[in-house]
Amino acid sequence: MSLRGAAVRVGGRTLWSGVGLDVGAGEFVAVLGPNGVGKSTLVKVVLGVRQPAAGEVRVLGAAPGRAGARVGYLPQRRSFDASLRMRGADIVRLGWDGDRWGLPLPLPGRFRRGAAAASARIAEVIGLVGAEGYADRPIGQCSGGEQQRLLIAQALVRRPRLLVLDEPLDSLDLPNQAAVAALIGRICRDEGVAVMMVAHDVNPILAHLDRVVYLAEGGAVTGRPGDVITSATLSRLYGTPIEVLATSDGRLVVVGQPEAPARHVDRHEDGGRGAAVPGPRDARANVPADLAPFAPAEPGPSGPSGPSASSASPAPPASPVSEDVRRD
Ligand SMILES: Nc1ncnc2c1ncn2[C@@H]1O[C@H](COP(=O)(O)OP(=O)(O)OP(=O)(O)O)[C@@H](O)[C@H]1O
Repeated sequence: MSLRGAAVRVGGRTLWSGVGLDVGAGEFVAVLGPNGVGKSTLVKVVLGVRQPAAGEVRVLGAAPGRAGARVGYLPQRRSFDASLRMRGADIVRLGWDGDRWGLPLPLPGRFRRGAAAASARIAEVIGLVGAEGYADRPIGQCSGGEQQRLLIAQALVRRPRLLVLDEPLDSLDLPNQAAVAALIGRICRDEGVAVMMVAHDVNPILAHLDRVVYLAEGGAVTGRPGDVITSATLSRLYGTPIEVLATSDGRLVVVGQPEAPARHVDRHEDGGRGAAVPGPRDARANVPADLAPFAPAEPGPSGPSGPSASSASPAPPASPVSEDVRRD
């Protein structure tokens, strides 16, 4: 994947510009920055659902949106309703054939072989993410970390060469963040999959990263984490004094990073509506309309609090302490 001088405009304003980035096979890149800066919009540009206002974007040798199943996508987190009866393995299967409609028919010979290949691949990715122990359990009864592993398996099932993950660690506890980060790092290295991950906290993935893209209103900095996440670089990017502190256990704490711009409105709102639990055929009902083609497995809202409560909340008041610090 490559971006050259890319810029994006939303609602008449430029979110970011001058973004240059290369992600090769087996490389792991994080997209960082405060709420509302345009991280998910960068994902949309890479998926081809939003056009850049300037610059060039290429994904797997073609314009964004042309790579089909060679791009795996995990949307921003939505948990499953506890009463949802679909098994974890069924959720993974939606990544294989969730975009097809109609009742399954009795299959003649050569199609049966295709079905056997699908089942074998589904079992393989379930093994890859270590979900064998709970893949037959209803997804609503799996823990947040287990659900996330199954969703990663779903995104991997069609053997993508690029995996795009929007805050996959959000709302997981620290041990699960570390475990899922390690899993993604392993998939990236062992399977040679390029990974672009949006993250609020770089620490769980720091050890696995090749590069980071730090977005700010108007601009961006790309480079190795040690070069970008520094007081000097981030202060320059945000035009305000920012301090990056390293704790004794190797974590980075960013102090003074600007918070959400006041005009940030949540664009995931559309995805959170609807009280009924749709069946597999309605799996995309709760995904923002513009990302629906990439997200076959969203079989239900998350209950009373709705999907991704943090992103649905109003922006917190400006604070001198970064998201990373407050979460801990
Ligand atoms: N379709 C749209 N129309 C108008 N504004 C939009 C649209 N989509 C996104 N925005 C705005 O663009 C900005 C960037 O949104 P985006 O979701 O990319 O930010 P983000 O960095 O991913 O935020 P968060 O960390 O909260 O998930 C926000 O201010 C958002 O309200």
